[in-house]
Amino acid sequence: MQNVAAVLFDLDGTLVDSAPDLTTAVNRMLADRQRSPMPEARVREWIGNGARKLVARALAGQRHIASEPAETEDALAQFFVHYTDCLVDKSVLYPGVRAGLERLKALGLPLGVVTNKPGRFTDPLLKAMDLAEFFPVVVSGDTLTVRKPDPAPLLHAASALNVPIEHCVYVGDSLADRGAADAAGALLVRVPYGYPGEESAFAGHPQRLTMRVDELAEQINGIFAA
Ligand SMILES: O=C(O)COP(=O)(O)O
Ligand SMILES: [Mg+2]
Repeated sequence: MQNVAAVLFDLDGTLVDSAPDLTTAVNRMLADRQRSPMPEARVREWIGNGARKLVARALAGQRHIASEPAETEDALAQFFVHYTDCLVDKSVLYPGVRAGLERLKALGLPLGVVTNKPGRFTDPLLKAMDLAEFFPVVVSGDTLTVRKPDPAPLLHAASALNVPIEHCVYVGDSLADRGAADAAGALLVRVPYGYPGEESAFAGHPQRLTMRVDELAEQINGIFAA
């Protein structure tokens, strides 16, 4: 039986419920552009593929877009200004996150974050949530030239931690996480909350489901055997 060598985490929708602040920033950007605000429930469906995709989807008013609206670049600059202002107004850790990370750390497991969020937000958010100390490796949406579901960010994190990717557990909430874990060869553990993007995102996938990060910490030693 193989042992877990490291645990990698998605950020938005897995460790931090950031949707309320992302919604505020999206709606301030839309207001700048004389457009109507979007309800948080809609914005939740658009999170998971990075800030640029979020902004493009908000401009289009839908998740599936064939091509990016022409104004995306300008709107993204406005979104960056607003999200910087409201980054940690309402964002909170999901229940069990801190206790779970503490337990995993106590087991001696190296931990990392692999997120599609741009680095200019990832680092201050982790600091503000008092999580930075847990993660010697953080790969953001703009650390490399590609993002999840491309496997490269997960492979990069595993290599930075000096562990084989097949011995890594990746904990995530979305379709992009599923794609990245499968393509990289990491074991996907899914949380049932967060922003899956589409309800069918995990249909038919043999992922492990953990209700909370502190439960995962209890199960981690047997996870490859389960
Ligand atoms: O920026 C996003 O779209 C979401 O980031 P995540 O990869 O941490 O879920
Ligand atoms: Mg996520």
